[in-house]
Amino acid sequence: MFSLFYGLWKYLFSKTEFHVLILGIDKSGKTTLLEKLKSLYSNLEGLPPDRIVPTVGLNIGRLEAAQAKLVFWDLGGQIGLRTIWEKYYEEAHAIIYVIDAANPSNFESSKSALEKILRHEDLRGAPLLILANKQDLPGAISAEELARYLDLKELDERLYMFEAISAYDGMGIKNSIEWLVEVMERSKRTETLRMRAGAAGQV
Ligand SMILES: Nc1nc2c(ncn2[C@@H]2O[C@H](COP(=O)(O)OP(=O)(O)OP(=O)(O)O)[C@@H](O)[C@H]2O)c(=O)[nH]1
Ligand SMILES: [Mg+2]
Repeated sequence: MFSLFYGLWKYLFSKTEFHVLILGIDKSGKTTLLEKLKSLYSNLEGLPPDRIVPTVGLNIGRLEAAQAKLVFWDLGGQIGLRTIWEKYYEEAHAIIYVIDAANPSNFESSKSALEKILRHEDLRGAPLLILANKQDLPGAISAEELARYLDLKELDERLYMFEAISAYDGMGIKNSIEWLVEVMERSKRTETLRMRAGAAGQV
């Protein structure tokens, strides 16, 4: 009996740990963003950009931000590595999709990789934060221009936001994370994942 009440108590009052998947094609700036998040939200000094190499495996960042526990999963974006992305979909509370806003020659492949993500059943209802990264570079397009360019059709029922950021100087990042935490806290998907974890005794 006690364990039943304890399980219920934990289910109701424990802080959810949100899993946030950082996706985007190679060189869009995912790992640089993750390292910037570490310096913004912890007392860890994130790796400086010149020490960051293309990702082949998985980088993990555990942080507390906007009064929430967040686990970021940063995966490699090279074309041959994108098949790994979907292994993480089921457990993700939300997606951050990073685009190099200063490199128009990559927009088309960024768009098609994102459309594929949006069509995937395992990500149904996952909130989506689309970041127009590298705003510190001249010629970077704004979040509004990027939204117009991408012209996404599959966003109907999804909570989403476009934001202009720079993973170098930190512009726009805190704003984006605050929005993400707020929508994850009220998304139906979070409720579904929480119930599933509760049923498996992992709350
Ligand atoms: N100017 C500028 N360069 C950036 C920014 N973010 C990342 N970069 C640069 O873009 C390049 C790619 O950055 P990464 O963080 O390795 O990109 P990634 O998306 O993790 O790449 P993969 O791991 O291969 O998928 C590096 O040279 C970074 O220094 C930014 O905000 N501004
Ligand atoms: Mg990387």
